[in-house]
Amino acid sequence: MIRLENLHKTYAAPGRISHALAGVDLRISQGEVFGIIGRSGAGKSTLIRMLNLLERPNEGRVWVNGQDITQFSDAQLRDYRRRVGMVFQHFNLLRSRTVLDNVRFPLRLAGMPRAEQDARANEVLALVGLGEHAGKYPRQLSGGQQQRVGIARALASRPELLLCDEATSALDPETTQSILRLLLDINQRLGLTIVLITHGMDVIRTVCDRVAVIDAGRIVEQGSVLDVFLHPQHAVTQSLLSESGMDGEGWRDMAHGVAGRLLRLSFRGDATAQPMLSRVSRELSVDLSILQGSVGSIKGTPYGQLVVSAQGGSTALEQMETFLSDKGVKCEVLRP
Ligand SMILES: Nc1ncnc2c1ncn2[C@@H]1O[C@H](COP(=O)(O)OP(=O)(O)OP(=O)(O)O)[C@@H](O)[C@H]1O
Repeated sequence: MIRLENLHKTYAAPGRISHALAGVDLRISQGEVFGIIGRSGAGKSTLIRMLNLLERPNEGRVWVNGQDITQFSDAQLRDYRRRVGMVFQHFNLLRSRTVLDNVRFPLRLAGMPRAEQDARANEVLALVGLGEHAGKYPRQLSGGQQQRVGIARALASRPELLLCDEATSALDPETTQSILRLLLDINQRLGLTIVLITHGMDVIRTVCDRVAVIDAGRIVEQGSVLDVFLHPQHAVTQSLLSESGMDGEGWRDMAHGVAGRLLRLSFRGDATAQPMLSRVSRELSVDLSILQGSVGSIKGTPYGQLVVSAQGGSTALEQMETFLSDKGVKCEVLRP
């Protein structure tokens, strides 16, 4: 649905030129939740703003449904932007207007008749759980409720694409979770494609299907969230995971004092709930000790990753790896 091709963007600041994007290629499929994560200054905001051309690339193309939107006329671009909703970190609500007026705003700009504006605004307010609050002003609402208004406003014109620019960064953890659940619900119910940028791996883990990691204006890693979380390749991804308590390398400190073959076992889906290690230990007489482990769920799919030391005869160890691989467990030998 969306294809970004060799995007470059430079900004001239006094005394230096900043390469905010240095050759970005990405594909985003219809109906998926796609996350872009990176550190401050990595180029996330610049990148997401390329999707509605709030920023224009110096070089490269932005293909949406087979059309290069960088070549659109002003009228085509206006029409396209109506089909793209955007949600902002600080909500960007009009403080002197009621919730209903805020949500009606894009519909009014689009020239929709008043009665239809009201009906549609009330419909999306009900969708985000704010049906009772239409007559209030933003200051009478909590941060989470204000962001729901921001989401309702973005959805009012029935967009095909929703862009979320750090939509939960200003919210506390509990409110963040409720907004993320709302985004997931919208994605599933409306089949809307969502692209979000964030600093937080937890946000990616909760809602995204696929993720791209950006660093210094370049995509350094991308893939399904499960693959990137379980097998991060790039140092930036590894450190972002480690900072969010998902450090895949903690076993190294313990490895010196432990004998045996060191294996990293990655489980996903049904395999996570099977008592496979106890079977291996019992039936093959392999002694296992766990040096590191994490279990959790990524967008509803359970996963687990364990680093174990396995001690036993070499045939038993080979049989164990074959047994686990047959059951869908990925086995990586960290130390033979
Ligand atoms: N309007 C601008 N003028 C000059 N430099 C800019 C401008 N916008 C962005 N930059 C620079 O481009 C680089 C990427 O910025 P961008 O805002 O896209 O990063 P980011 O990953 O979104 O960061 P943050 O998480 O802090 O918002 C930075 O070095 C930034 O200073």
